[in-house]
Amino acid sequence: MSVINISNLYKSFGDKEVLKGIDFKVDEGEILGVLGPSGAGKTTLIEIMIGHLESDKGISKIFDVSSTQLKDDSYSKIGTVLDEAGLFDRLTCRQNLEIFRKIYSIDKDEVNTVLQKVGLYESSNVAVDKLSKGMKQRLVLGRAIMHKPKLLFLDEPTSGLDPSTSQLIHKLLLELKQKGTTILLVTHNMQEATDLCDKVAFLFDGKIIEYDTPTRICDKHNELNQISIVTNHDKEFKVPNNKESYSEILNALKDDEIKSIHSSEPNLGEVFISLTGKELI
Ligand SMILES: Nc1ncnc2c1ncn2[C@@H]1O[C@H](COP(=O)(O)OP(=O)(O)OP(=O)(O)O)[C@@H](O)[C@H]1O
Repeated sequence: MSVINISNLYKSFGDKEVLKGIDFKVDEGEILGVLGPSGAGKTTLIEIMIGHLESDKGISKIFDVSSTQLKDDSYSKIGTVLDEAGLFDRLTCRQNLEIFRKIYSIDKDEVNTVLQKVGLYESSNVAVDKLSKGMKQRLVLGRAIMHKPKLLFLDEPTSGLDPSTSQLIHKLLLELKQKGTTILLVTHNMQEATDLCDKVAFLFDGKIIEYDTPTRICDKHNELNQISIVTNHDKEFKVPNNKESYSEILNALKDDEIKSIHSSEPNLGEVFISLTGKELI
Protein backbone atom coordinates (compact mmCIF):
# COMPACT_ATOMS: atom_id res chain seq x y z
CA MET A 1 0.00 0.00 0.00
CA SER A 2 1.20 3.51 -0.74
CA VAL A 3 1.50 5.59 2.40
CA ILE A 4 2.07 8.83 0.47
CA ASN A 5 0.37 9.62 -2.83
CA ILE A 6 1.19 12.85 -4.64
CA SER A 7 -0.36 13.59 -7.99
CA ASN A 8 -0.10 16.62 -10.28
CA LEU A 9 0.64 18.94 -7.36
CA TYR A 10 1.02 22.68 -7.95
CA LYS A 11 1.87 25.50 -5.56
CA SER A 12 2.69 29.17 -6.14
CA PHE A 13 3.53 31.97 -3.76
CA GLY A 14 2.26 35.13 -5.49
CA ASP A 15 3.51 34.88 -9.05
CA LYS A 16 6.34 32.52 -8.07
CA GLU A 17 5.51 28.99 -9.18
CA VAL A 18 7.29 26.70 -6.73
CA LEU A 19 5.78 23.28 -7.52
CA LYS A 20 4.77 22.63 -11.13
CA GLY A 21 3.04 19.26 -11.31
CA ILE A 22 4.66 16.87 -8.84
CA ASP A 23 3.90 13.12 -8.91
CA PHE A 24 5.28 10.37 -6.70
CA LYS A 25 4.26 7.75 -4.20
CA VAL A 26 5.97 6.16 -1.24
CA ASP A 27 5.13 2.60 -0.26
CA GLU A 28 4.99 1.26 3.28
CA GLY A 29 8.45 0.75 4.80
CA GLU A 30 10.21 2.68 2.04
CA ILE A 31 12.62 5.57 2.48
CA LEU A 32 12.20 8.20 -0.23
CA GLY A 33 14.89 10.85 -0.47
CA VAL A 34 13.85 14.21 -1.92
CA LEU A 35 16.89 16.03 -3.22
CA GLY A 36 17.04 19.49 -4.64
CA PRO A 37 18.95 22.74 -4.35
CA SER A 38 18.03 25.49 -1.92
CA GLY A 39 14.69 27.03 -2.88
CA ALA A 40 13.59 24.03 -4.96
CA GLY A 41 10.39 23.67 -2.90
CA LYS A 42 11.29 20.70 -0.70
CA THR A 43 9.99 22.22 2.54
CA THR A 44 6.90 23.52 0.74
CA LEU A 45 6.20 19.97 -0.43
CA ILE A 46 6.46 18.58 3.13
CA GLU A 47 4.28 21.40 4.48
CA ILE A 48 1.59 20.50 1.93
CA MET A 49 1.83 16.78 2.71
CA ILE A 50 1.37 17.32 6.44
CA GLY A 51 -1.50 19.75 5.92
CA HIS A 52 0.28 22.93 7.07
CA LEU A 53 -0.06 24.49 3.62
CA GLU A 54 -2.68 24.04 0.90
CA SER A 55 -1.70 23.26 -2.67
CA ASP A 56 -3.23 25.22 -5.54
CA LYS A 57 -4.02 22.09 -7.56
CA GLY A 58 -3.48 18.35 -7.45
CA ILE A 59 -3.71 15.59 -4.89
CA SER A 60 -1.71 14.95 -1.74
CA LYS A 61 -2.81 11.93 0.29
CA ILE A 62 -1.31 10.43 3.43
CA PHE A 63 -2.66 7.02 4.51
CA ASP A 64 -5.27 7.52 1.79
CA VAL A 65 -6.55 10.68 3.50
CA SER A 66 -6.29 14.05 1.77
CA SER A 67 -3.60 16.18 3.43
CA THR A 68 -6.20 18.90 3.91
CA GLN A 69 -8.39 16.47 5.91
CA LEU A 70 -5.81 14.98 8.28
CA LYS A 71 -7.20 14.63 11.80
CA ASP A 72 -5.70 13.56 15.14
CA ASP A 73 -5.85 9.85 14.27
CA SER A 74 -3.70 10.47 11.18
CA TYR A 75 -1.34 12.84 12.99
CA SER A 76 -0.79 10.25 15.71
CA LYS A 77 0.78 8.07 12.99
CA ILE A 78 3.07 10.85 11.74
CA GLY A 79 6.37 12.12 13.15
CA THR A 80 8.15 15.24 11.90
CA VAL A 81 11.67 16.58 12.15
CA LEU A 82 11.42 19.99 10.50
CA ASP A 83 13.66 23.04 10.46
CA GLU A 84 11.92 24.57 13.44
CA ALA A 85 12.90 22.36 16.32
CA GLY A 86 10.13 23.70 18.61
CA LEU A 87 11.99 22.56 21.73
CA PHE A 88 11.50 24.33 25.06
CA ASP A 89 14.93 25.89 25.62
CA ARG A 90 14.83 26.20 29.40
CA LEU A 91 13.50 22.71 30.01
CA THR A 92 15.71 19.65 30.19
CA CYS A 93 15.81 16.86 27.61
CA ARG A 94 13.68 14.71 29.87
CA GLN A 95 11.15 17.48 30.54
CA ASN A 96 10.80 18.17 26.82
CA LEU A 97 10.05 14.52 26.13
CA GLU A 98 7.70 14.30 29.14
CA ILE A 99 5.48 17.06 27.71
CA PHE A 100 5.20 15.19 24.43
CA ARG A 101 4.63 11.89 26.22
CA LYS A 102 1.68 13.31 28.09
CA ILE A 103 0.14 14.88 24.95
CA TYR A 104 0.24 11.51 23.19
CA SER A 105 -0.55 9.42 26.32
CA ILE A 106 2.62 7.41 25.76
CA ASP A 107 3.87 4.85 28.25
CA LYS A 108 6.13 6.48 30.91
CA ASP A 109 9.07 4.13 30.21
CA GLU A 110 9.31 5.37 26.65
CA VAL A 111 11.09 8.57 27.76
CA ASN A 112 14.07 6.58 29.06
CA THR A 113 14.00 4.26 26.06
CA VAL A 114 14.09 7.19 23.65
CA LEU A 115 16.77 9.07 25.61
CA GLN A 116 18.94 5.96 25.36
CA LYS A 117 18.15 5.39 21.71
CA VAL A 118 19.27 8.88 20.70
CA GLY A 119 22.30 8.80 23.02
CA LEU A 120 21.05 11.49 25.40
CA TYR A 121 20.41 9.43 28.51
CA GLU A 122 23.48 10.87 30.26
CA SER A 123 22.23 14.37 29.40
CA SER A 124 18.64 13.76 30.54
CA ASN A 125 18.77 16.62 33.02
CA VAL A 126 20.59 19.13 30.84
CA ALA A 127 18.58 22.13 29.65
CA VAL A 128 18.08 22.39 25.89
CA ASP A 129 19.85 25.74 25.67
CA LYS A 130 23.01 24.02 26.95
CA LEU A 131 22.94 21.33 24.23
CA SER A 132 25.04 21.28 21.08
CA LYS A 133 23.33 21.46 17.69
CA GLY A 134 23.77 17.72 17.20
CA MET A 135 22.29 16.94 20.62
CA LYS A 136 19.29 19.17 19.91
CA GLN A 137 18.76 17.44 16.61
CA ARG A 138 18.88 14.04 18.32
CA LEU A 139 16.34 15.25 20.86
CA VAL A 140 14.04 16.46 18.09
CA LEU A 141 14.34 13.07 16.43
CA GLY A 142 13.70 11.30 19.73
CA ARG A 143 10.57 13.36 20.23
CA ALA A 144 9.44 12.60 16.67
CA ILE A 145 9.74 8.82 17.12
CA MET A 146 8.56 8.45 20.72
CA HIS A 147 4.94 7.74 19.70
CA LYS A 148 6.18 5.13 17.19
CA PRO A 149 4.91 6.85 14.06
CA LYS A 150 4.25 4.83 10.94
CA LEU A 151 5.40 7.74 8.78
CA LEU A 152 8.29 10.08 9.42
CA PHE A 153 9.02 13.37 7.63
CA LEU A 154 12.58 14.57 8.01
CA ASP A 155 13.77 17.93 6.66
CA GLU A 156 17.58 17.90 6.55
CA PRO A 157 17.98 15.94 9.81
CA THR A 158 21.79 15.82 9.65
CA SER A 159 22.52 19.20 8.11
CA GLY A 160 25.57 20.75 9.77
CA LEU A 161 26.11 17.82 12.14
CA ASP A 162 29.39 16.02 12.82
CA PRO A 163 29.89 12.62 11.14
CA SER A 164 29.35 10.56 14.32
CA THR A 165 26.02 12.25 15.12
CA SER A 166 24.97 11.83 11.49
CA GLN A 167 25.89 8.15 11.68
CA LEU A 168 23.84 7.66 14.83
CA ILE A 169 20.84 9.27 13.13
CA HIS A 170 21.35 7.11 10.01
CA LYS A 171 21.47 3.98 12.14
CA LEU A 172 18.25 4.95 13.89
CA LEU A 173 16.51 5.64 10.60
CA LEU A 174 17.51 2.24 9.20
CA GLU A 175 16.25 0.55 12.38
CA LEU A 176 12.93 2.36 12.02
CA LYS A 177 12.70 1.32 8.38
CA GLN A 178 13.33 -2.31 9.36
CA LYS A 179 10.38 -2.07 11.71
CA GLY A 180 8.20 -0.89 8.83
CA THR A 181 8.29 2.89 9.26
CA THR A 182 7.90 4.82 6.02
CA ILE A 183 10.27 7.77 5.78
CA LEU A 184 10.39 10.85 3.58
CA LEU A 185 13.84 12.36 3.88
CA VAL A 186 14.70 15.78 2.47
CA THR A 187 18.43 16.15 2.11
CA HIS A 188 21.19 17.98 0.27
CA ASN A 189 23.52 15.14 1.05
CA MET A 190 23.92 12.72 -1.87
CA GLN A 191 25.89 10.21 0.18
CA GLU A 192 23.14 10.14 2.79
CA ALA A 193 20.57 9.57 0.04
CA THR A 194 22.64 6.79 -1.51
CA ASP A 195 23.19 5.05 1.83
CA LEU A 196 19.64 5.30 3.19
CA CYS A 197 17.08 5.68 0.46
CA ASP A 198 15.18 3.02 -1.47
CA LYS A 199 14.26 5.66 -4.01
CA VAL A 200 15.24 9.25 -4.59
CA ALA A 201 13.42 12.09 -6.32
CA PHE A 202 15.42 14.99 -7.78
CA LEU A 203 13.36 18.16 -7.38
CA PHE A 204 14.47 20.93 -9.70
CA ASP A 205 12.72 23.99 -11.09
CA GLY A 206 9.42 22.88 -9.58
CA LYS A 207 9.46 19.42 -11.15
CA ILE A 208 10.70 15.94 -10.35
CA ILE A 209 13.34 15.45 -13.01
CA GLU A 210 14.44 11.98 -11.88
CA TYR A 211 12.84 9.38 -9.64
CA ASP A 212 14.14 5.87 -9.08
CA THR A 213 16.46 3.81 -6.90
CA PRO A 214 19.93 5.38 -6.47
CA THR A 215 21.53 2.46 -8.32
CA ARG A 216 19.16 2.63 -11.28
CA ILE A 217 19.59 6.40 -11.57
CA CYS A 218 23.38 6.05 -11.63
CA ASP A 219 23.21 3.16 -14.14
CA LYS A 220 20.78 5.06 -16.33
CA HIS A 221 23.18 8.00 -16.58
CA ASN A 222 26.26 5.94 -17.16
CA GLU A 223 26.73 7.85 -20.41
CA LEU A 224 28.99 10.05 -18.29
CA ASN A 225 31.43 7.17 -18.87
CA GLN A 226 34.21 8.08 -16.51
CA ILE A 227 37.45 6.48 -15.37
CA SER A 228 38.31 6.54 -11.70
CA ILE A 229 41.98 6.60 -10.78
CA VAL A 230 43.41 6.09 -7.32
CA THR A 231 47.06 6.89 -6.77
CA ASN A 232 49.44 5.35 -4.26
CA HIS A 233 48.81 8.32 -1.99
CA ASP A 234 45.09 7.50 -2.09
CA LYS A 235 44.27 10.54 -4.18
CA GLU A 236 41.19 9.69 -6.23
CA PHE A 237 40.13 11.55 -9.32
CA LYS A 238 37.66 10.94 -12.09
CA VAL A 239 38.00 12.00 -15.70
CA PRO A 240 35.91 11.39 -18.80
CA ASN A 241 36.90 8.19 -20.57
CA ASN A 242 38.17 9.88 -23.75
CA LYS A 243 41.39 10.87 -25.45
CA GLU A 244 41.29 14.43 -24.13
CA SER A 245 41.70 13.08 -20.59
CA TYR A 246 44.86 11.11 -21.22
CA SER A 247 47.26 14.05 -20.95
CA GLU A 248 45.51 15.10 -17.73
CA ILE A 249 46.04 11.62 -16.32
CA LEU A 250 49.71 11.61 -17.29
CA ASN A 251 50.25 15.03 -15.72
CA ALA A 252 48.61 13.98 -12.47
CA LEU A 253 50.71 10.87 -12.34
CA LYS A 254 54.10 12.56 -12.71
CA ASP A 255 54.66 12.60 -8.96
CA ASP A 256 52.71 9.52 -8.04
CA GLU A 257 51.89 6.02 -9.18
CA ILE A 258 48.61 4.38 -10.00
CA LYS A 259 47.15 2.13 -7.34
CA SER A 260 43.98 1.34 -9.27
CA ILE A 261 42.23 2.41 -12.43
CA HIS A 262 38.73 1.40 -13.38
CA SER A 263 35.64 2.58 -15.20
CA SER A 264 33.25 4.25 -12.86
CA GLU A 265 29.50 4.85 -12.84
CA PRO A 266 28.62 8.39 -11.82
CA ASN A 267 27.41 8.95 -8.27
CA LEU A 268 24.10 10.67 -7.52
CA GLY A 269 25.80 14.06 -7.12
CA GLU A 270 27.43 13.80 -10.53
CA VAL A 271 24.16 12.76 -12.16
CA PHE A 272 22.43 15.72 -10.52
CA ILE A 273 25.04 18.13 -11.91
CA SER A 274 24.87 16.58 -15.37
CA LEU A 275 21.07 16.92 -15.42
CA THR A 276 20.79 20.42 -13.97
CA GLY A 277 24.18 22.07 -14.37
CA LYS A 278 23.96 22.84 -10.65
CA GLU A 279 25.44 21.43 -7.49
CA LEU A 280 23.25 20.56 -4.55
CA ILE A 281 24.04 23.38 -2.15
N1 LIG B 1 5.32 31.38 2.83
C1 LIG B 1 5.99 31.73 1.74
N2 LIG B 1 5.73 32.88 1.12
C2 LIG B 1 6.39 33.25 -0.02
N3 LIG B 1 7.36 32.51 -0.59
C3 LIG B 1 7.67 31.35 0.00
C4 LIG B 1 7.01 30.89 1.19
N4 LIG B 1 7.53 29.69 1.54
C5 LIG B 1 8.48 29.41 0.61
N5 LIG B 1 8.57 30.40 -0.31
C6 LIG B 1 9.44 30.42 -1.49
O1 LIG B 1 9.27 29.20 -2.17
C7 LIG B 1 10.49 28.70 -2.67
C8 LIG B 1 10.72 27.30 -2.14
O2 LIG B 1 10.96 27.36 -0.74
P1 LIG B 1 11.23 26.07 0.13
O3 LIG B 1 11.52 26.52 1.52
O4 LIG B 1 10.14 25.10 -0.07
O5 LIG B 1 12.56 25.52 -0.57
P2 LIG B 1 13.57 24.40 -0.09
O6 LIG B 1 13.82 23.54 -1.26
O7 LIG B 1 13.05 23.75 1.14
O8 LIG B 1 14.86 25.25 0.24
P3 LIG B 1 16.00 25.00 1.37
O9 LIG B 1 16.78 23.81 0.93
O10 LIG B 1 16.81 26.27 1.32
O11 LIG B 1 15.30 24.82 2.70
C9 LIG B 1 11.57 29.70 -2.23
O12 LIG B 1 11.81 30.59 -3.31
C10 LIG B 1 10.92 30.44 -1.08
O13 LIG B 1 11.41 31.75 -0.99
